Amino acid sequence: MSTATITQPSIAKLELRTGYGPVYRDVLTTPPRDCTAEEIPIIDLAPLYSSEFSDRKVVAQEIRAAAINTGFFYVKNHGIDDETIANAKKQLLAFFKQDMDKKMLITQDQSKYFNGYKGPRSTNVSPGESVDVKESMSWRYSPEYDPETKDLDAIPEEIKRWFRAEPFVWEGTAHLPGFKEDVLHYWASCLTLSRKLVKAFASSLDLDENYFDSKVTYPGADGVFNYYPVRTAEEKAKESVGLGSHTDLQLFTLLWQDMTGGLQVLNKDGQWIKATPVEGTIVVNIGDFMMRLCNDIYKSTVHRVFNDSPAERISMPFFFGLNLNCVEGVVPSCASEKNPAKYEPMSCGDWCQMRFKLESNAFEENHGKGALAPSAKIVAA
Ligand SMILES: O=C(O)CCC(=O)C(=O)O
Ligand SMILES: [Fe+2]
Repeated sequence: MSTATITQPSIAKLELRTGYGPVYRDVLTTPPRDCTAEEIPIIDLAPLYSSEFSDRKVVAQEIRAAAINTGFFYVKNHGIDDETIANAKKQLLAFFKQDMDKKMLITQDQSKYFNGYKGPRSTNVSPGESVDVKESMSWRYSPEYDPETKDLDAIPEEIKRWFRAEPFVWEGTAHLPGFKEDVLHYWASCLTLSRKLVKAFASSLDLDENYFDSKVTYPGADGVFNYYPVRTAEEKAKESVGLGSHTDLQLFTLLWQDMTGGLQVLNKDGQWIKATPVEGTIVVNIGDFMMRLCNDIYKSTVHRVFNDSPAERISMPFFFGLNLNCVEGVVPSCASEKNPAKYEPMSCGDWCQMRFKLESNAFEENHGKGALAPSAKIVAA
């Protein structure tokens, strides 16, 4: 009989913070590999613009399969034109290439709600990993810039109290020609696409296509520009992350990334796979609130960024969720007697706040004030 031993892949534990406290995942320590077309498919959104329900349903079915499988997919023919993206990208670079004192005009230190600029190496999304090498600039939903807003004065108080936009972001960038216009044009395009996509998500869950429409009139719709500088020799040696492991919070994220590469996704087997950039596409991934709404059928998938290329990297995520005052539990099509709802109804705003609070407590204990995003840490090798 052969005495050869079979080597088992070694596994690390990843601790993820959620609104309810930590959860754990097993992660293979084998190096990240390229994703397959099944793991992160490219979905053509053109049929979403068809007047035929059957055409739109095809997209919904593709979304369902991808959302159940890895929780990540690319979309093409998404309706955001090249010029809109190119202008946003140009403004992103104009902002980050400024001297630090100009960027600090909109430092997040002056924000109550995570608006503004965060410098490089100033956050640590995943305490078990390195600090995040990236710098970022964020702005949050404002009805003033939403193409669907009809009458600002008619917005009910219970909705207004959840608005989190802060005008200093635009005041402190007013010296950059066209910045506000180009950035908000891109943001508004993401908003329009998200409202289209949320219908497909509803349909994918066998709900009426319009199920979420009245719940996204004043939605969570947060824009972020990320800039990943080239890592220092020391950071390379320590395998520092651009952005540590985390899940996103809301319904779904639209993520435009440049062609540099670096986004990694944790697949069902606990293997890190590379979400290689595909020209002309936007990455879509499921957030925690969506996973909750569909009783865990769809996956809010852990991801991170390693920019190990010799070039800088940029990305423009857009986080989309329900109106922050909207109380929503597991949707009717995802719960039954056999499969009861695992979660109680909760407003999207409270949900986000629960997580921010848990995270900021932990971050304050571990690192002092600083990081804000969802987080994860490796607890055992
Ligand atoms: O830069 C990327 O590709 C990912 C960004 C991301 O995951 C985030 O900002 O939540
Ligand atoms: Fe993310």
